[in-house]
Amino acid sequence: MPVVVDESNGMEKLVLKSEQGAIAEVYLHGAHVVSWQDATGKDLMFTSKQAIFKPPKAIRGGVPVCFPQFGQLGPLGQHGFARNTKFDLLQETADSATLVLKAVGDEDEKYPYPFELTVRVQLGQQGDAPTFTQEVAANNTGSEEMSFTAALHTYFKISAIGNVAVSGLDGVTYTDSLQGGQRMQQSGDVIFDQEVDRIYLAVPDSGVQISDSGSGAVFEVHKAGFPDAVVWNPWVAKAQAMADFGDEEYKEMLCIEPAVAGSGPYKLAPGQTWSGSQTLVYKAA
Ligand SMILES: O=P(O)(O)OC[C@H]1O[C@H](O)[C@H](O)[C@@H](O)[C@@H]1O
Repeated sequence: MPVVVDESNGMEKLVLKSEQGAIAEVYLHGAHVVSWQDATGKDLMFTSKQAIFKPPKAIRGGVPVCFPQFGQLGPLGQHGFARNTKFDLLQETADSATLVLKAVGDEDEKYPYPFELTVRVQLGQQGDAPTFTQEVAANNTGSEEMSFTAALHTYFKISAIGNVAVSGLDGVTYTDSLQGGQRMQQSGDVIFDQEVDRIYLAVPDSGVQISDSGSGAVFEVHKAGFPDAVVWNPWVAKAQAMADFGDEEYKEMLCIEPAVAGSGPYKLAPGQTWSGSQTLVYKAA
């Protein structure tokens, strides 16, 4: 399907549709996926009702691509500049799209390294379950070594924050961003009864899942290339502090973000490419 202009905000996007009827919307700005819906039209990703669709601002929800920096792990602005930059469309089919950011090195004075960042989104199906796959590849097109951290900052839509548990992280070491990066060890499932902002280190590529007892649904998170996974819910005070996020919206979302974070930064020699991916599987009740 061709690039269309979203009439509500004037921004260019692609609407992907799987054979089974699942839909994803991908903006050229940031190669930012803003929605993923199953064939019944149910939202599987969260995007804030107060999201601001005005470049260069990043969109609050979906999957911001954090590159070449995750969070504050470096000198750049929060989460790097890819999410604030328009990508070009390389290729598309009905159910997939590939976008590229060809950075020349003058995008941010703190990151004078040319690179190409490719983001591919593919809708699929596993039995009855819709799947969402996102692959990123970063190629160092310059003549100096570059280092980076990164994340696919995925916002999941859930029935209610008190209904969800994240399994598959039992025993995994994490750094707690709310405790100055203190190292801790996860015991059992992650549940949410306060703000959570953690970088889980060396997370297994499969086995992490969100179980939602309100809907009976399960999201499986599979990843490759990204060693870490960030888990985030802003809770009350941070929700109130964010202009592009409703005060109550922390109740209907959580983020699990495959990342090169605490295990990074990664270094790329001239000409070298790194790639990472995530596949999300939505199993309805
Ligand atoms: O508000 P943003 O820049 O989009 O960041 C939103 C959140 O992203 C990540 O999950 C970080 O770990 C959090 O510390 C941060 O608050």
